[in-house]
Amino acid sequence: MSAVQIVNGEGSLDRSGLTSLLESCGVEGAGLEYSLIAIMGPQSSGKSTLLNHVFGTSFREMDARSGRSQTTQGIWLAASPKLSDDKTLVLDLEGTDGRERGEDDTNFERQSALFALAVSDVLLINLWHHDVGREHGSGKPLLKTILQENLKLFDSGKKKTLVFVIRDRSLKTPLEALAKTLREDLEKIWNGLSKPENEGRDDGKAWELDGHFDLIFTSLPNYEEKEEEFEAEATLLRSKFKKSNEENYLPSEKSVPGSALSMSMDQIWSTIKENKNLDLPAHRVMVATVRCDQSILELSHDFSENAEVKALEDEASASLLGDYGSRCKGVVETYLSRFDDLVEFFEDSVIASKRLELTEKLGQIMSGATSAQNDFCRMDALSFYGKEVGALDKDKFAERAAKVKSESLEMFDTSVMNVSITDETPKEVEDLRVRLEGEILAIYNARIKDLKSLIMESMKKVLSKALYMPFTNTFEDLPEDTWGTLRSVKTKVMKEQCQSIEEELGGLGLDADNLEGCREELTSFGKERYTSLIEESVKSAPKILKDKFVKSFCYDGKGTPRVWGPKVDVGAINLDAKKEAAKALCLLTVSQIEKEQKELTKVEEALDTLTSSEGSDLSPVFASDSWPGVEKECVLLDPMECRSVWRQMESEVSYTISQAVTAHEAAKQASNRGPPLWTIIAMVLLGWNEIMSVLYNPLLLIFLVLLFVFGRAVWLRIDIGSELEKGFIPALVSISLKITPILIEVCQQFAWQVKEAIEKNAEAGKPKEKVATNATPTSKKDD
Ligand SMILES: Nc1nc2c(ncn2[C@@H]2O[C@H](COP(=O)(O)OP(=O)(O)OP(=O)(O)O)[C@@H](O)[C@H]2O)c(=O)[nH]1
Repeated sequence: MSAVQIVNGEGSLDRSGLTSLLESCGVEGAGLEYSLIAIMGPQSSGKSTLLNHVFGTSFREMDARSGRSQTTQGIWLAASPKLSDDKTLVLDLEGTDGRERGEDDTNFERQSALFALAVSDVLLINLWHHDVGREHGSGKPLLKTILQENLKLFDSGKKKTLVFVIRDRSLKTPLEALAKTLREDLEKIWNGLSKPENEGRDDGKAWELDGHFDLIFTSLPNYEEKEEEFEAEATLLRSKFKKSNEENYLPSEKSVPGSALSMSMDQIWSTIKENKNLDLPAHRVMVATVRCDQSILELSHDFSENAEVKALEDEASASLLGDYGSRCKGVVETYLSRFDDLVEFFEDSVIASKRLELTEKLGQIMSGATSAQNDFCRMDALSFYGKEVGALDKDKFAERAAKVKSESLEMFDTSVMNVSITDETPKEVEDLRVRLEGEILAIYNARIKDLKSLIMESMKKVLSKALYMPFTNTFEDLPEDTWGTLRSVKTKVMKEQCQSIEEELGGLGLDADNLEGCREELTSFGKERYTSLIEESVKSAPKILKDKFVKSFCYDGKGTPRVWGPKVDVGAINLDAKKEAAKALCLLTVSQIEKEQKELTKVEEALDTLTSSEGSDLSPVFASDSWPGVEKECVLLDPMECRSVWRQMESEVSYTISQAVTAHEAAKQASNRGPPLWTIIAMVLLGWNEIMSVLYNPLLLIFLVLLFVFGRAVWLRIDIGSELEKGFIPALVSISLKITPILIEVCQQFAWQVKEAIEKNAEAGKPKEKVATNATPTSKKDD
């Protein structure tokens, strides 16, 4: 495997050449199981020769026959064929002190030294035996460069292994002496260097050479003269780079995995070229970050294309899946373990944070499906709440609704936990919970509103019913204490209903203000209701007045229908009836439902004037629209309306009055009717013999007298005069219907009176004839 020039003479790094070499030698996929050895030394000091013999590489060596000129330009990298199992990379650097760059151009030398110190596990320093200890040879400037450049590296926490390979060993000077001289030179150079001010000076030992370097010294014989010996010792040196040789294994633990090595070397070289300090810990973090970011990008792209993920997304958007969370977690875990494999050898701190980033990213890819699932959880919980609360009645409603609410929220919490792929509660879920609580509250309020209005409606019905009958009945009867009765009914009913509010609405958990509002609503409804009942009754004032009038006019004090006989005073009865109607009108004129009106005398007086038949007596109040001394809001009928009602009543009862007057006149005429005088004279002259025979026959006389009394009683009972006022045919029909019961009744009465008279006479010892004559006036009196 040939070597690759990764940095050319001009200082440009070939990233692609570097990457392809790492891939071809297997370091790319070796994780941390590889090592990187670099070599520095003066130009033409046999570096390439040494590397080729120790590692089996094929770096170009100088051909001595063409003169000692520069062979290696820039920085070369090769994989060791002899240590292929250990994945060993070898870095051959351009020789120092070369005449090609000139004496003053040490820039590349310093840059390549820093690069070698930064990337290699072991730095070989190739020195001629005769340069050791010399003040003006090529060794000391090289050592100074190495030690000085190492100070530019931030403390990586690891010592750098420096292996000094002393070439062309001389038997005269043992290695120990050379090593001692070299160490002294190194100490001298190290102590002479100015160290960074802020770091590690506390204990005074922090800047000791051994604290920063592991120094190893070795020597080799002259290659040209003792090639076999050189070969043997080169093989021995190789063994120090074999992992199997645990005790003497030199390469230290890597911090950058092979997969990120090309990127790492590229970044380090760029930093060096920009002449910046190399912060290796930060660099490792940066490399790890870049690598993790790459992995996240690749994995998340792959995840979004994954068929299982797509299927899960489709299912999740259709309905709530019981195993969404576990399935989602399963796929995510697979990708996280792939991530772990990809970034296994990078900085743990970076991996931990990037792992979370990947989890979040995968979660974001699933966010649509997860959101849909969370929303299904919300809808399920809400629907449960709506159903349960909808079935609750007023009894302990608030208490039971609170229980249902906590069950619903618990249901939501459990189901979203099953959906979640992380242990933390996402903000989205918190927001959904807040939304759910808001929706639950809205349902609760709506249900409370429904229940409240149902209860209120029912209470209003009860209140309305409780007011209706007492009010309508009282207005029908219109007793003198109408308003007192109505006030006590109103107060009692309203009090009872208002008291039942707490019992009816108590279960809803309403606050005091709300309950007070309901009480006010019910009170206001009650007021409206009894006000409308009063108004409705007042609307039928003409009928009430007519009824009052008719009741007084057509019936006597005992409720018996009046008989308009000849002696009856129709005018007086009419006036009394009107007074009754006027009294009723007075009760309907002013409302006293809230309080008793004391000053109604003027109203009564004014209404009294309506009863007079003379229009001139009418009170002047009827020309105005208000009653004197009465609050306007209490007026049910103003004077004009009263007059109108009165007129209406008068017109409606006028027929009844005229009927009564007609009947009365007819009765009067009937009572005055008698037989003409000539008929009486003719009867006396023509019936003289019959009269005398009757007078001389006492039995016949008694019979005739009794017959007369009986006939008269029947006549009066039938009241033929009144019947005839209806017309001949109706009178005939009416008499035919009444005659039989009247005959029976008169017979019974007659018999009873005869019996009574006999008993009295028996007691008094009087003659029977006198009893019979006494029966006639009694019968007349009854009729
Ligand atoms: N005296 C002596 N000469 C050596 C030794 N090893 C190699 N050489 C010779 O030194 C010359 C330079 O050898 P290289 O291996 O090319 O030296 P280099 O350090 O890689 O040269 P540059 O890459 O140009 O810096 C060659 O002619 C080698 O034969 C050695 O151990 N002793």
